Amino acid sequence: MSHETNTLLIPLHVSYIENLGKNKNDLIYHLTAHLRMNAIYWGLTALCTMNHREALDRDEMIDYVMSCWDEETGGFGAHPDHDAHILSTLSAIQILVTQDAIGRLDIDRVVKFILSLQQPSGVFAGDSFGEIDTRFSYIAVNALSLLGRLGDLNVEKTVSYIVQCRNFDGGFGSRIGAESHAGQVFVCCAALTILDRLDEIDTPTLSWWLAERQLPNGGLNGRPEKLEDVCYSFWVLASLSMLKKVHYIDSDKLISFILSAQDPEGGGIADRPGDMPDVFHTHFGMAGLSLLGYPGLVDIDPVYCMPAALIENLGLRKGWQS
Ligand SMILES: COc1ccc(S(=O)(=O)N2Cc3cc(C#N)ccc3N(Cc3cncn3C)C[C@H]2Cc2ccccc2)cc1
Ligand SMILES: [Zn+2]
Repeated sequence: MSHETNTLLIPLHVSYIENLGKNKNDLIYHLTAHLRMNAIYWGLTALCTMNHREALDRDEMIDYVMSCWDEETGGFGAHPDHDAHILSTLSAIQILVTQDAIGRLDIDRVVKFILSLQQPSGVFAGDSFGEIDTRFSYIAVNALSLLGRLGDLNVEKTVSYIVQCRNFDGGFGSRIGAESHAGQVFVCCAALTILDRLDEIDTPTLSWWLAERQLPNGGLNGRPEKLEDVCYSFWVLASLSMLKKVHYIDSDKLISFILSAQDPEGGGIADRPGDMPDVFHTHFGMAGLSLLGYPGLVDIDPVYCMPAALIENLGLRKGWQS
């Protein structure tokens, strides 16, 4: 049965996420093993945004997360016996915090793993193979902050690398000299926000660059001349929210764009209308709608991309967040 896509089809999206982990025999399930931990965080957070956290079994989820802990390094892999990576370590922490199960963690060992990835330049690597990216700096700051261990971080070194990535357009790239991209703008703004260093940002120039991401069809792209994509709704909106400039874009047109990317048959949200939905775009589309104040959705914190009430309870929402 197909539905109109001018409203959010919440029951359909809840069942889409519930069914994700069920069909274990098809190929896609095994091809995405390297994403499993992230996908659980994306699915769980999308359900929380729709106020249906109970749709996935809590104990089974916590047991899976802990089965991916790598005793040797102290980090989490995306799948049991996979190498620890900072991306899956943050997702694991976010899942445990969301499920109020942070007590299952050996916090000292996890903190040691995260800090071991900081490079002499100040940037973080994703794992022991050494790929660096400002995304990993944000992930380290976010994770340490959720664990209440920001005091263990060399803040000056972390901030100095991010500031060296600032471009003439006010945006940020994945490393020094890389071009500005909405995903990297988000991670650098969010890291600087958590570290209370928003003064390092050229707000007028960056706010203009972010507003320029909106296209005539209402969708947002990640860089000039690129196509609109639902996931940029969150990266751009969350950045504008931290800079207190959400009014720079047309919210109604963006809401319509995200709603038009829903799959009215099987549920889920795609990167743009007519494409295959996936859990990544379902999560970031839902989070974008939450930031836009879509009725009936739970507030998502723009910095941590987790339920705002949860971040508030951890004392991590500073006064400057609306
Ligand atoms: C479908 O080809 C891909 C390509 C890459 C990846 S990925 O490297 O693992 N990854 C996560 C991701 C997950 C899904 C889902 N389910 C879908 C896409 C997608 N992308 C790709 C994408 C999204 N918008 C446009 N593009 C091209 C982002 C990427 C990087 C990323 C990882 C974690 C957090 C944020 C961003 C996965 C699938
Ligand atoms: Zn996308």
